[in-house]
Amino acid sequence: MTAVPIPLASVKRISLWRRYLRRPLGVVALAVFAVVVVVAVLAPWLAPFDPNLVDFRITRAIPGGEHLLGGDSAGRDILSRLLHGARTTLYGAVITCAAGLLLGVPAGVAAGYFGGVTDRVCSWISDALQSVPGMIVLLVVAAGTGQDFTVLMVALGVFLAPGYYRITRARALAVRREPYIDAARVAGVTNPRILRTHMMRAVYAPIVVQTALTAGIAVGMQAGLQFLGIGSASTPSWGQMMNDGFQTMLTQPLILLWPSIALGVTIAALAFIGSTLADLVSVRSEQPSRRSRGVVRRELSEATEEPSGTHEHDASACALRIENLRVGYATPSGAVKEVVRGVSLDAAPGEVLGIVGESGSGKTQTVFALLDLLPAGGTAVADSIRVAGEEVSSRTALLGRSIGYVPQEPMSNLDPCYTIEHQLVEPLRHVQGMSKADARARAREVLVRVGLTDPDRVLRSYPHQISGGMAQRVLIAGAVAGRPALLVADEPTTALDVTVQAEVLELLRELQQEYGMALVIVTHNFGVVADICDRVVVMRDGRVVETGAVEQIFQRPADPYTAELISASLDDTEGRHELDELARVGGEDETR
Ligand SMILES: Nc1ncnc2c1ncn2[C@@H]1O[C@H](COP(=O)(O)OP(=O)(O)OP(=O)(O)O)[C@@H](O)[C@H]1O
Repeated sequence: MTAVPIPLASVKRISLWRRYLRRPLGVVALAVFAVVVVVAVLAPWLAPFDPNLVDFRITRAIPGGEHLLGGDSAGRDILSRLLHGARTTLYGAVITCAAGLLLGVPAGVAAGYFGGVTDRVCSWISDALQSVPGMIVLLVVAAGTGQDFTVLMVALGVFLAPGYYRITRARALAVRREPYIDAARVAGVTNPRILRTHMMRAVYAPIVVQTALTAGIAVGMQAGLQFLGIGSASTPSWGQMMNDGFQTMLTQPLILLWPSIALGVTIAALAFIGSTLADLVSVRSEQPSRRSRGVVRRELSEATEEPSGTHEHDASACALRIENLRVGYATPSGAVKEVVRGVSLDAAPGEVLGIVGESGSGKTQTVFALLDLLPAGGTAVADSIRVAGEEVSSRTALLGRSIGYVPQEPMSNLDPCYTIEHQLVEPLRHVQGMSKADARARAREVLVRVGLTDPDRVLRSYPHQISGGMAQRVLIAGAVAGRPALLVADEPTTALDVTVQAEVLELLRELQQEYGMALVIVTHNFGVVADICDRVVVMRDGRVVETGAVEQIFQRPADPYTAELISASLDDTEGRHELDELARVGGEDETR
């Protein structure tokens, strides 16, 4: 099989229904439940006898003849009562779920969206409902309403509403913080409309899952109540039948067996439907199966597309050498989406290699594969990856030793719960095996080296107490503290303001020269390439378009795409030297 790269646009969104049908367990559960529904609907026509017809000749009769499942202790046909019992069971489950939905979902959405008093009041009611012993209240309701089955099922729904409330509130809270909700409000969209459109849409999937699970709980609890004798004696139900069977369990176990099977199978079917739906709508985080990872790996390994990119240096002399790297993800349709398609590159010690390309060209996936940091579902294969001249199968063990990494978002890469000291010292102690005092001294030394003038205060600080620029310096300090042979920086200046960007780039260049490291810097900006890189790899659609020395790429780009990127990057913005020049000229003008 050949791994064919699938353009994003061609990766179809597959409906929930079609994805559901690919789950064998879910399909079996759904088929079983469908049978229960059909039986419930057609019970009056399917049942061979009136479920309440008493014929003493078949009292506790064994299965056979006209009475396929025999007779119960009151002389009624068990099969007919079982079929009509399905009707009662489903009716009760529908009423319960409807009551839970109508109470829990609007309250959950409103609490999550509006917060404040609404949230406090709704949460208080939900907590109160959960702390009340539901079964006792249901018995009281049954006594007070003359055992009206519908009222009882509504009351059960009220007790199950907190399940809906919690799940919708959590989802609404998460969605409420999304920028598109703020954007909608700023655009003048009214709250009711936001609730109806954005919020309801966001909570829809968890509600479907919750309904399947609630229906299972409702069926079980309903049977429990009927088993206790609650409900009209003239309405056949599985719980009632179980009660009857329980009395004669030792002499006629089959009377108990039939309703138990019906109940068990229905509850199991609902549980499996809920569980399958939960997987599909990612209410639970879905981990790629070993099988799908194996399929991706096989497809990537069998890809026939020629590798792209070149090597400049001798393999044993390289700080980094990647040969034919491929990264792929399994898509819901089962096809493999290849996002890095045969990338080859290298960097010598002391060299700065820029990986440049437009958004989505595969730059980050390339370095994530190198760092063993691919997100769940991502699989990488390569003919060879060498770090500091050595072939490596897993790079994780090299992180902090031979490989340092400077990420894109400084703030989100520092743990807000720990001081900077803890976050710098702990890796040095565990990775480099330093004593606490040595690790602290080294951390202090690198903080000074990266330009932080008050290292003791920085060490004592928590991430929120320092600026973004300082946080990036801290991360650079952490990355170089172990004196790695290779420093990988993924868009290290994107999250910083313009003045700090230039300083950080200069710092990286200085450190790279001082420690003799290879620096691989990912950027979409040719200005950054011009500033600090020696060589550049241009990527597009997961492949290397061209590789070359910076001067050569700038002066004679071999590929029109590179020329386009350069002009797009440099057209509207002044380079650092131009900015310096402008500032100098401006200063001179002012002096005059
Ligand atoms: N977790 C993922 N699952 C599936 N595809 C992914 C995943 N992460 C990234 N991709 C895809 O991989 C491709 C390359 O992404 P990558 O992040 O490497 O781009 P990039 O060149 O670094 O762009 P940017 O500068 O915008 O980050 C994109 O098409 C992206 O949609």
